[in-house]
Amino acid sequence: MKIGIVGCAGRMGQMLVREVLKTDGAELAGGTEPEGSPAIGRDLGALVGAEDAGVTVSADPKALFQAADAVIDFTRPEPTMRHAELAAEAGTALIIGTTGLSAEQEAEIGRLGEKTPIVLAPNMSVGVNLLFALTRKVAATLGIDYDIEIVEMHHRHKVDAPSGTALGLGRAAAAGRGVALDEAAVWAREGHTGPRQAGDIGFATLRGGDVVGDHTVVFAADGERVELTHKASDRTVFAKGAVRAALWCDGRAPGKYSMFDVLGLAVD
Ligand SMILES: NC(=O)C1=CN([C@@H]2O[C@H](COP(=O)(O)OP(=O)(O)OC[C@H]3O[C@@H](n4cnc5c(N)ncnc54)[C@H](OP(=O)(O)O)[C@@H]3O)[C@@H](O)[C@H]2O)C=CC1
Ligand SMILES: O=C(O)C1=N[C@H](C(=O)O)C[C@H](O)C1
Repeated sequence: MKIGIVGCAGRMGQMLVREVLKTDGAELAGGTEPEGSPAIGRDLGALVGAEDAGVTVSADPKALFQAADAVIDFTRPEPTMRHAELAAEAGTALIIGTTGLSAEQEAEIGRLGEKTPIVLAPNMSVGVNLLFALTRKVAATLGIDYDIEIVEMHHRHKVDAPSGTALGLGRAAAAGRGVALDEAAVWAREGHTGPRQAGDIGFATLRGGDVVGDHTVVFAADGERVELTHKASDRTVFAKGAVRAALWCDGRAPGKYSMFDVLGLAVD
C-alpha cells in the first residue's frame, strides 16, 4: 500500500515516515510540508536520518493524494480540512491524528467520509484507546458520587488545550454517565469558583519540557479515589497506530471511522 505523509517534517511526521519505511506491506508515496519549508526537495529517508527513500518532500498535497492509496495527517486543523477535501476528491483513504478540530470541522469530516474512508482519532495508541473504554465503564459503574477530574500533561510545544485525548476521555466519562460532555465540563478553574458541583467533569492542563503525553482520569469520592493513568514515553506508539489504520483502510468502504473500529474494540 502506498502511504503519503503530510506534515512529514513535524515531530509526528518524522516518526510516521520512519514507521512506513519499516512496515511490511507499506511503501512511502511521498510527503508534504508548507510552501517555503526548508524540507522541500529533500529525500524523505534522509530527512529522518535513514537511507534515501527515492521520494522527496513537496508542497503539492493534491499530487500526493493522487499518487497515494492512503495519506496520514498529523498537522493543524486548517490544513487537515484541506487534506480531507483532497482525499474525498481523489478517493484516497485519510488517517487524521490532528487535534484541536472544532465540532463543525469534525462534522464536515463526517460528510467527506461519505466519499472515502477517513479514520479520525485524537490518540492512535492501543493503550489510550483501552483507557477510553475503561473510563466509560468505570464512570458508569461508580456513578455520580465519584467526582471526575481529567489531568493531562504535554511538552512545551503543544498548541491546543485540553489535549484531544483529554477531550476523548471526557466524552467517554460523560457517555458512561449518560450525559453530554458540554453540559458537564469545567474546562479550567481560577479565583473564587465556589464549591464543586455534583456531576462536573473537570479538566486541568499542564505544559512543559519534552513530555510526550500523560493522561489521568481521577474518580474521587469520600474515603477513596480511583485513578486511571496512561503515560506515553515514545511517539512511536502513535505512529504504529496510524500506519496500522492506513493498512486497515485497504479495500474499506467509505465512512468516518475511529481507532475503536481499527482495533476491533467494542463500545458497550
Ligand atoms: N492522534 C494522535 O495519536 C496524536 C496526535 N497528535 C497531534 O498531531 C498534530 C501534530 O503534532 P506534532 O507533530 O507534535 O506537531 P508539529 O508542529 O511538530 O508538526 C506539524 C507539521 O505539520 C506541518 N504543516 C503545517 N501546515 C501544513 C500544511 N499546510 N501542509 C503540510 N504540512 C503542514 C508543520 O510545518 P511547519 O512547522 O513548517 O508549520 C509541521 O511540520 C497535533 O494536532 C497533535 O496534537 C500528536 C501526537 C499523537
Ligand atoms: O500534541 C501532542 O504531542 C499529542 N497530542 C494528542 C492529543 O492532543 O491528545 C495525543 C498525544 O497525547 C500527543
